[in-house]
Parts: sequence; structure tokens; C-alpha cells
Amino acid sequence: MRIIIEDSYESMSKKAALMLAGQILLKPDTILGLATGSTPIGMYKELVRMHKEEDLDFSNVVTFNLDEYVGLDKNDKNSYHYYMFQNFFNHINIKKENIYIPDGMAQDLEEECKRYERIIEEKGGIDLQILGIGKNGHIGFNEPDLKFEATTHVVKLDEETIMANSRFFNSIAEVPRFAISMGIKTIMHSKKIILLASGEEKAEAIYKAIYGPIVPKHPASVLQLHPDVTFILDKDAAKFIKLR
Ligand SMILES: N[C@@H]1[C@@H](O)[C@H](O)[C@@H](COP(=O)(O)O)O[C@@H]1O
Repeated sequence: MRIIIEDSYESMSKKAALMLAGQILLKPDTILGLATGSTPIGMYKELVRMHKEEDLDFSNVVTFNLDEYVGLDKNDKNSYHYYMFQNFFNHINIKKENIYIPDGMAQDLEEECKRYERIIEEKGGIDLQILGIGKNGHIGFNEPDLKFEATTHVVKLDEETIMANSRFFNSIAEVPRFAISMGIKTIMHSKKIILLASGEEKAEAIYKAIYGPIVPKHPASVLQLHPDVTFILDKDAAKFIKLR
């Protein structure tokens, strides 16, 4: 595990964008796993800048998003679909057919999970997965649990997550209670993983992810078992980390 501590949110975002751009330069048909939430917004902004000013080419890149709310239409401004197009896809030269996001409106959600997992496999698996982290240690929407959920599945969101994400909605009642999320196995099968965290409110979750026991009660702790994972943190999120 590599841990990179940056002074600010901006430099954390730039470092992540640089690593992702490096991956695309080395392998133009890279398969990316992408995350939502407020944390990666700076990284997406920087990647858009690199596309516009430095010709970073996304024409052969394939992307799979980690998760999506159940019951929100693609055009709902709170869907992760909408988020991804607004913050990233509309501003780069990615091909629409190379973008994969779970369909939270699917009639048969179980079948949708299987379908999603199957496409990831058919494409050869994820080369580089970007992750954020919830205050309760969730990655994607893998909430604290009694066991690590293996592949893409339907999740019942924790009260804490519903509360945290309610800031984007008009009221807490509007926050979906369910989501589709890649599972821990899907995430752990990625060849490389970069986890981003910013702000003091993530410091404890980061500490437990790095030093804590590997337990499904703290989903991010499983990353200790991955052979190529990099945490890029700002100073505040790294508050409890001591580097020698
Ligand atoms: N499903 C997403 C996660 O993928 C994200 O990492 C997390 C943290 O979000 P934020 O970056 O806004 O703190 O929240 C959401 O619930």
C-alpha cells in the first residue's frame, strides 16, 4: 500500500489526475472504474483541463461506475449518471458506447447486477479503480456488514450514508434507500486502486482502513489485501497517519 499525503484538496486532486493520465498514456484503451461523491470532483476537473489543454485522449478509454441509486432516472440531477455526464463525460472525448453505469431503473435489479458484472468480466476487468470513502468506511456503496458482499449487488443504504448524502437532495425523504453497487470482489479484482479522501471528517475512516483489522464492519479495510493500492489524502484526512 502506498500513502501519498498532499497539502490541499487541490494538490490531492491534481496528483490523482496525473496518475490516471499516466495510466491512459501507457494504455490508451484503459478500463477505468470511476467514483462519484464530492471528493473526485477536483480530479475530474483537472482531467478535463488536461484533455482540453494537453490533448489527453479518452477516445479508447472504457469506464465503469461503481454505483447508482435505485429509482432515480438518468436525467434526475441526483443520479450518478447525471453527475458523471455533468462533471466529466460531457467535457471529454469519450465514446458514449464505452460508458457503463448500473441502471437503477432496471425492472429486474438482480438481473441488472449480473449483467453489469458480466460486462466488466467480458471487457477484461478494471485496470484502474478510483474510490472515495464514506465516513463509516464504505467504498462504492458497500456498507459496513457482517460479511464482504462479493459482486455487484443491490444495497440497502445505512442511515449515516442517507444522512450524509441528503445534502444533495431537497429533503432527507428524497434520498433513495437502495442502490446498486459493485461488490468488494469486483473492486478487489481491479489491477490498481486509488482511494481519495479529503477533510478531517474522513480521518478516522482512513485510519481504520489502513491500520485497523480487516473486517466487513469497515469495508475499506479490505484494501490492505490488495497488491497495488494507493491512498491519496489531504493533510486533514491523513491526520492520524504517521509516516516514518
Ligand atoms: N457512493 C458514494 C461513494 O462512492 C463515495 O465515495 C462516498 C463519499 O462521498 P464524498 O466524496 O461526497 O464524501 O459517498 C457516496 O455514498
